[in-house]
Amino acid sequence: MNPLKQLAEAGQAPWLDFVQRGLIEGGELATMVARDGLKGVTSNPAIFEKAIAHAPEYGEAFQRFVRERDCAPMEIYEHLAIADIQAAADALAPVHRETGGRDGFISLEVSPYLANDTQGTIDEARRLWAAVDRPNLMIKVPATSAGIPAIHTLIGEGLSINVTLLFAVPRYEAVAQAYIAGLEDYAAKGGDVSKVASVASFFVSRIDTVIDRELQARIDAGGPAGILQPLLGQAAIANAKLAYESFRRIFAGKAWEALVAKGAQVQRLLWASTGVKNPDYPDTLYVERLIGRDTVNTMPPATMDAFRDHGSVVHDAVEQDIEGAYAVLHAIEEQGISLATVTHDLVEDGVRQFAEAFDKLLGAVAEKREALVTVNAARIEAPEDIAHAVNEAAAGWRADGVVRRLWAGDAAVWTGADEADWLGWLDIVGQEHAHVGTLVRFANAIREGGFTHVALLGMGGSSLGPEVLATSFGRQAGWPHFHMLDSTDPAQIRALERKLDLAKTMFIVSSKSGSTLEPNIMLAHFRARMIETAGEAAWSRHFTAVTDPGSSLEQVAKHERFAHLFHGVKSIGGRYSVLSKFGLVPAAAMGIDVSDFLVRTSHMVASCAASVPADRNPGVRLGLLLGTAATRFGRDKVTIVTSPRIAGLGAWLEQLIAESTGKQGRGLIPVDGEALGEPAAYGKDRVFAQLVLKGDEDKAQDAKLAALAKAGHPVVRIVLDDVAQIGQEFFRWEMATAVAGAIIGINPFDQPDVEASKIKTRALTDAYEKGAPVAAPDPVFRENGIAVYADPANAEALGRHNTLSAWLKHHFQRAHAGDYIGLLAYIEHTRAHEAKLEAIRLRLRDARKVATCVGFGPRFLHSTGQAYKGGPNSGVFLQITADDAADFAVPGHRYSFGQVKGAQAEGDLGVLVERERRAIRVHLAEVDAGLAELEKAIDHAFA
Ligand SMILES: O=P(O)(O)OC[C@H]1O[C@](O)(CO)[C@@H](O)[C@@H]1O
Ligand SMILES: O=C[C@H](O)[C@H](O)COP(=O)(O)O
Repeated sequence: MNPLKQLAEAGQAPWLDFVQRGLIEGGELATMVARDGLKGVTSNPAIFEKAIAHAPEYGEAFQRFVRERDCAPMEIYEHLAIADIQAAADALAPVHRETGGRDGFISLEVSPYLANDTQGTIDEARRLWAAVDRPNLMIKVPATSAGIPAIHTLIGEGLSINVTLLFAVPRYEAVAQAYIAGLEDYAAKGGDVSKVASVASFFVSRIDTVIDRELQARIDAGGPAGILQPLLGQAAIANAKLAYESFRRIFAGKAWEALVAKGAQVQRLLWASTGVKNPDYPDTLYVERLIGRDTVNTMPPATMDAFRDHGSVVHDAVEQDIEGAYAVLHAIEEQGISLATVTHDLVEDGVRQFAEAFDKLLGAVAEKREALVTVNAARIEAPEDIAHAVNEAAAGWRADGVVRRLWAGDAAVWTGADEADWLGWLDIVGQEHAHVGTLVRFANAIREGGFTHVALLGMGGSSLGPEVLATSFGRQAGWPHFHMLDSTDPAQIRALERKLDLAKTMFIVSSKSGSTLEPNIMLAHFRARMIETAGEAAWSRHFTAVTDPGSSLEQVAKHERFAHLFHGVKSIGGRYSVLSKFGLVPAAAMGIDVSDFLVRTSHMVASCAASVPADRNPGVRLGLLLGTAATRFGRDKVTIVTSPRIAGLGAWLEQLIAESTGKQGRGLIPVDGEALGEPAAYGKDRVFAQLVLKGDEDKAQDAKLAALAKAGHPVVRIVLDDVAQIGQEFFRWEMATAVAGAIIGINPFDQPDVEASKIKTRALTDAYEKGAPVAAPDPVFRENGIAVYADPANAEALGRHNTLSAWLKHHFQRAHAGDYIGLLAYIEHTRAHEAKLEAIRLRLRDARKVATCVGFGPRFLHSTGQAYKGGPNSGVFLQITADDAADFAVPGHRYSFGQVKGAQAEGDLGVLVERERRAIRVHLAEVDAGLAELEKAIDHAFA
């Protein structure tokens, strides 16, 4: 007779330590039940890794699932695994029935990532129990210190539990007691304890692997071979025998009999890890010697085949020679090998091994998923030392589960401050998609309302995202023109006004806080203009507000009866808000298909999910590169280059990167809009990031980047297949910035240094409001309508000079390798001015071989301004101000827009100086002539 079948008479149930879809679908499992008397099946993360990552039969189900509903690797794995577990449960259902619920179980293990988290394990076990929904399921819970109370609780709720990773007899005893206590709880609640089954999986072969290694080391070191040699291959079985002895003792006596009277079943010992690892040992070793009543042996297929072929059944083998077992363990201890230490380490090692198997499994699922979904490709080229450091960082993040911790909102990933309160951006895409109907209705209202123009008023994160969408998507046929205003420059406000047909314009006032100065005074201005156009009763029908709940702007919008009011999410900071209403409301108004945009973006969200290991996770990988390059290699200038159509991304990225990371004297300095040069133009402080829209490539740019990569600069190249996939970059870079922030060691969600200049600005605007004259400082030099201003410290550092050119030369000569130059221009933001400043910055870059940045004030104050003031003190700044040709008052105030802009420039420079930055101002009597003069002076300085 088949030896496997004979085990039943000896009181042992053979289970199979293996699951694979083909085994169930092909009918082999049913065959084993009939032929071998198979009574159950166990799985573990390593088994599922083998199955899902390597077996071909998952391909079709995998594809079908992902194509229908793309999601994160963890969900894909669970979908496949749960289907297998349910199918196995159904195949084993007859056994379950025939054995009166004692056998016929299939086991599914909780995530090994939760092994040290009691509540997490309880929640996960309940969730899996409900998801599988089969009476013959056992949830596997590891016997860690955190696992034992979870086992008690879960048994107390009537779940059937397979306790895994048991190595030590005392720990086993604690588990058995937890089972009994759990049953008592369940009975006290009126639960039917007869329906609760449990096994305690006591691991065998792994003990021998470790103890044999220790013994062999002693033999090799010349220890007493006569004592050591006979102990090889003895420890595991001896240890298991003592566990069985405990089992017999615990499941006897009054307390237990009381539960038996209520129908309780014993928690059987299940011999696990019974495939021999040492090929010199008989392949049936861990079966034959452990046969006993009320036991289970879960065997891997090869062990089961071997036992079927040549196994022999010795009844009660496990109870034989108990004294010998004690003697073996005693002798091992005598050799200085502590069983307590070995078994303790094995639990930790077991958790680590299963977590690694799970990582591998999820990595493999992630890889297969990537082949099925459309995610923008990214390639990182980095010199070997940087690549190696990034790989090391990724390995560290994987081992410490940092991606999971990030998603779970563990503030310790960063500085342990309030970071957890600012993670709403992680799951906003799914949430917005679930309510996309609101946006669709809004879009229809805009179109049907006959609006030909939409003008957004907002600063920083409230406006840069919408601007990227508008410039990248372009005007949608049949939809309004989109405009964005983020300036207090009177000329710029007037320029916008000239483009609008006010009677057909919808303004979107966008401010999370609702209290930002600029959108409020822009609103005041356009409110007045709209009253002139539409009248007191109807002006507010031309206004939409996007703001966080409870803000002052919300009150205004409600009080004035704005046409629409949308709420942002408080746990999302401005620069992370583009995928919330702050980006989506303007997108809808522009006629962008918001639903499609969100679905496409969701693929990147899934690619960056908690379950995607760091090295495969596109956002994390990029963040590890940026953070590591900056902190370990001094490459903190993130130089952004784009293909023309998506050039707007640069300004959005600038804010995200600079405002998030630039603080406490650390951080990344984004460099946007600086045309690429030859390798000789650069120092060793750069990382280049190129974002290219397919079909929009710039061959010259590609060639230059290839040369830079060859010259040893790290280069990231990201390709968007379609402009509608730009949302993927929003998410990738948000994740990357958060990760880089963790590496840099700052809180990427605050902006502590922005407030400082606001305070100084407010002091000045308050003075104007009171009608108090603000004394203008004296310049240190004047020439051809240009005045140079420097505070005493900067003036002293520069000395006295007779020409503008000399002043500028001495100022910029203060920029050395690793520094950057910032041109901070409080002038109208036009193409022409951009071009002029671009020419100047390139001149400076090539002369000083440093990175250069250009910001238009006050726009950059809500963006890069944070890093300029709070980041590394490596900036050399030239503030550029100018007389306003035409200025006008802010309605309801005594100050004008020009005065506000002036106060902002003053406040900004004041803080830069306070922070001991190398910063001076040039004031131009007239902008265009002044810029030309400035260019000439710089040309001359560095001729
Ligand atoms: O949306 P709000 O509250 O008007 O803020 C605008 C911008 O100002 C900042 O708070 C910096 O001043 C940015 O972080 C933000 O994007
Ligand atoms: O429940 C089963 C265990 O996970 C399995 O037997 C472990 O076996 P191994 O030690 O061969 O990995």
